[in-house]
Amino acid sequence: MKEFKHFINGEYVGSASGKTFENRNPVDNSLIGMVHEAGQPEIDAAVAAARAAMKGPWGKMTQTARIDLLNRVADRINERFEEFLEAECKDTGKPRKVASHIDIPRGAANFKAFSETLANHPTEAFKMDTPDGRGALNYGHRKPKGVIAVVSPWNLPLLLMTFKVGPALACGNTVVVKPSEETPATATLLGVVMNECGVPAGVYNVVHGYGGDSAGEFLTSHKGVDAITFTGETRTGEIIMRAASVGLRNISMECGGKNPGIVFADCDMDKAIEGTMRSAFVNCGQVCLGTERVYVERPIFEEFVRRLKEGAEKLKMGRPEDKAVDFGPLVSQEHKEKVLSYYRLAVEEGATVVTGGGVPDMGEALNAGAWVEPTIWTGLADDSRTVNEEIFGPCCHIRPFDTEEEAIALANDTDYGLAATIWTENTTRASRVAEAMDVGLAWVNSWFLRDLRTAFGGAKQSGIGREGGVHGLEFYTELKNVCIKL
Ligand SMILES: NC(=O)c1ccc[n+]([C@@H]2O[C@H](COP(=O)([O-])OP(=O)(O)OC[C@H]3O[C@@H](n4cnc5c(N)ncnc54)[C@H](O)[C@@H]3O)[C@@H](O)[C@H]2O)c1
Ligand SMILES: O=C/C=C/C=C(\O)C(=O)O
Repeated sequence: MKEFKHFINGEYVGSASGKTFENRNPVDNSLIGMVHEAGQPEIDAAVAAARAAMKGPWGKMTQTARIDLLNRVADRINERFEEFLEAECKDTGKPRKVASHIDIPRGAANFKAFSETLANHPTEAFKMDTPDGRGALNYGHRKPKGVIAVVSPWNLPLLLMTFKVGPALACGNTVVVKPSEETPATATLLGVVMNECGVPAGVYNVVHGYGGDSAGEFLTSHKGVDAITFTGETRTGEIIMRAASVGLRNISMECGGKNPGIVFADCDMDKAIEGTMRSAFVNCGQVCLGTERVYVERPIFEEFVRRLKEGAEKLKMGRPEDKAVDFGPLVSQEHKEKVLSYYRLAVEEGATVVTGGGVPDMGEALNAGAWVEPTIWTGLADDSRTVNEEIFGPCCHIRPFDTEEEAIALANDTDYGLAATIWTENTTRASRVAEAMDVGLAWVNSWFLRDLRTAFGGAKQSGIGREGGVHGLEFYTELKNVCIKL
């Protein structure tokens, strides 16, 4: 039986308590292995190792040497591509086609991109006048913050975890990662890569377990943690902020969304359908940036609904290794229950089910898996729960609109503010609408097109702070001003 152990101070260790939990493959509900659940002793050990590593060779390493090391980590992930791919697909059930294009390459790129950005980022400097006429020179000096707790979700496990670990390490910090209990594998495997590349012990640590009253809570409330970066649900973010308030520790929050897509009549329909197909259904709809509310200008409403329905009905479901498959199961039985509860709620709230709405018959071998149908609704009221709450499944509601102002108002009428897509061939309108959106990320005629030099994060209840590019520097470093009297 496969065991997923913690990775602490460069070694794989089990829990002192002997406590473990199951890791199941959502494709067919088969058992992948047992995961060790960290208690306070393992969190103490991981945080102590991370603190000690700041004082060891890692803390003394030049930026150039550190960046060389992280580039090696990126290369080694690519050399072990097949293993990472297999591990990610087993944990999540996602098609290999998806993980081999998105998750694993980005997992590697996250180590390269941030090292490069950091190496080329200038330091601020201000020369000031003084009464004696000689002046003074101020310059900014960035120091690593220390031990960073990284709490990550299950939907893009390696990608989202390394999006934080990459810049954290590039800036010279050490990390303790708490991956989602649903997806422990790739974070664990990354420990092997760290050792192979010669990353000093204690720089990268992984502790497994659940959130409340388990590894997540023990880690985020640990006094030895200097800052916490979190990706996950908004409600969990609130709990972690409370934990972080003790000791006034900094936080970075990437949380949920209920993202709108606005499709204007002057769009390129093929592009809009292709993009919305991906933004609503890729990764079985489990992407924080995904579109769950689509607003379509009335003259093209019927055509858009018909074509998206056709697209959804053509999606090929099946095992990850099947090359023709582009649609996998949800991550877990628990999440399947949540998504199905919204499928039922939508009907209770009066939706017209355009397609889907249930559980597909996948055959005897797969029916125990976490499968649901891609689903499209129309006809729901703007204040219905289905239109306002994040479902995080392969589903969207499509509603017609008549004017640009109406579309903007509808799109912004939400507590969330992560991402929006805008489909139009009129670039003046595109920029006007994009600027009016209350979101952190607005995509025009595209979706999830990522340049790692850009700011990433959400407005309103979708998050606090920005990561990506140089923006993460504010979180991952302590900026000190040095003033030299000349
Ligand atoms: N904005 C973004 O960049 C982004 C990216 C991906 C996912 N998400 C969001 O993530 C959610 C899906 O992921 P999820 O279900 O894993 O989220 P989640 O909030 O349930 O869990 C995320 C992580 O937090 C941990 N956790 C849970 N309770 C905790 C507690 N009390 N203390 C400390 N840690 C705790 C979990 O164990 C897990 O590792 C969706 O809401 C989605 O929108 C956001
Ligand atoms: O599910 C959310 C996807 C987030 C993507 C990123 O954080 C990224 O592309 O850096």
